[in-house]
Amino acid sequence: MFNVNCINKIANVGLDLFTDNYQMVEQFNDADAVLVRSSSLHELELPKTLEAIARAGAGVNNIPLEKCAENGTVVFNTPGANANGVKEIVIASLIIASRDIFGGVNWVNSCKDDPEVAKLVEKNKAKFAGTEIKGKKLGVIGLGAIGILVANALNKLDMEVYGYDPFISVDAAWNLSKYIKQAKSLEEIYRECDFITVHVPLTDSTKGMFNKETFAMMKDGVKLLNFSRDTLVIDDDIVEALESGKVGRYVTDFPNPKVCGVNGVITVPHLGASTSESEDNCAVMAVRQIMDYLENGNIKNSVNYPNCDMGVCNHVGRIAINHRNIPNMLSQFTSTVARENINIPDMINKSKGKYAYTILDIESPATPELANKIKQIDGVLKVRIIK
Ligand SMILES: NC(=O)c1ccc[n+]([C@@H]2O[C@H](COP(=O)([O-])OP(=O)(O)OC[C@H]3O[C@@H](n4cnc5c(N)ncnc54)[C@H](O)[C@@H]3O)[C@@H](O)[C@H]2O)c1
Ligand SMILES: O=C(O)CC[C@@H](O)C(=O)O
Repeated sequence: MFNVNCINKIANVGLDLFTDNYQMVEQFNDADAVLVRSSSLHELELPKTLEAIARAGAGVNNIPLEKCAENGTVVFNTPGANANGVKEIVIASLIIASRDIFGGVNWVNSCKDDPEVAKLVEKNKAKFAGTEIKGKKLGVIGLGAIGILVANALNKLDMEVYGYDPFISVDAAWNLSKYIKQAKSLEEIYRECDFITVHVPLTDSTKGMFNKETFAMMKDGVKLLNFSRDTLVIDDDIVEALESGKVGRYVTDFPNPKVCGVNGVITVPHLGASTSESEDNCAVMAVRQIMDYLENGNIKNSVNYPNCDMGVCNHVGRIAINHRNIPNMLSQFTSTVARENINIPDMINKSKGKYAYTILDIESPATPELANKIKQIDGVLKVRIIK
């Protein structure tokens, strides 16, 4: 029986996939696997028994990835599962950044008791007029699951789209419309674009990427959309840029006390992925990945361990080992098994950065004694008997 703890609300269509071999538990410390959305796990102690964390979403800055890897806890996310939800809110945001729709709606509501409201509207509507997005230049920074959908969709709405992503994957490049202009640098995006939308993960290198210096390089009145993460933007600098008119509008999915209520800021309560479709997609992908890991030892879409897939075990036993990516690990595993006079008919070993993962299929049932012997090898972080 596996114990699963949900830290945030996870869509039922995903939870319903768990079989009778799983039970939901209230306590994080009792869980073999944890499902989470945006709650921060950085301050939590990780129990050694915690096998997996699945982030039902894309961003993993709320999870201590290295601490988890050291604990032998595999962290998954759900790439692309909520990308369409974000794409659609970005399209809406470009339009609400171009016309004062919110200002107009709020003003009309304030006139609701006036019997002359229809006449008032015609007299005052010019105050809320704006521009169209057609023909304007849009810079898309980060061409992953979301950036690609955004770039292609806005190109179809007749925007001139520039894309920038020095690390673009081959798959992503195949999916990008040929009409998207490839920006060679961020400076090119800043210099050319009327609208900029950012779709990069929050990392040490992207934190604060929108600041005084970068705003200075942008066109006057540029409109910035941030559906990625709050601290990509330096709050004091965006407020100053809005006050000076350098930035015309800032639409952000991440309200905080510094930007809420500031003229020119449109704050959205982290709604990018809050559609039933995105929530369902993320939940299903997260649960399937956890089940495959717990039941078969397979890893798909992990952000701190390598992908590793041996399918369902057709041999008598299977052992899964989380370990450091250092020399001589594999030969120590195989010789430990050989000393027990057990054959290894199949195996896989993959690495990702400082960490590696090995699955050994063996011709005897895996025993706690054998697992303990492997655990003694220097560099081993966790050993699991799958079968
Ligand atoms: N608002 C929301 O509800 C919501 C929903 C989903 C994702 N997000 C955020 O959006 C981010 C992107 O999501 P995704 O699904 O597109 O992820 P993704 O991993 O598919 O794409 C990220 C892209 O950013 C690129 N990149 C990384 N560093 C870069 C840099 N310095 N300059 C340019 N490009 C860079 C990568 O190469 C990759 O192609 C997530 O990390 C998350 O923070 C927010
Ligand atoms: O779970 C959510 O609502 C937000 C998810 C989003 O920020 C993500 O990074 O995928």
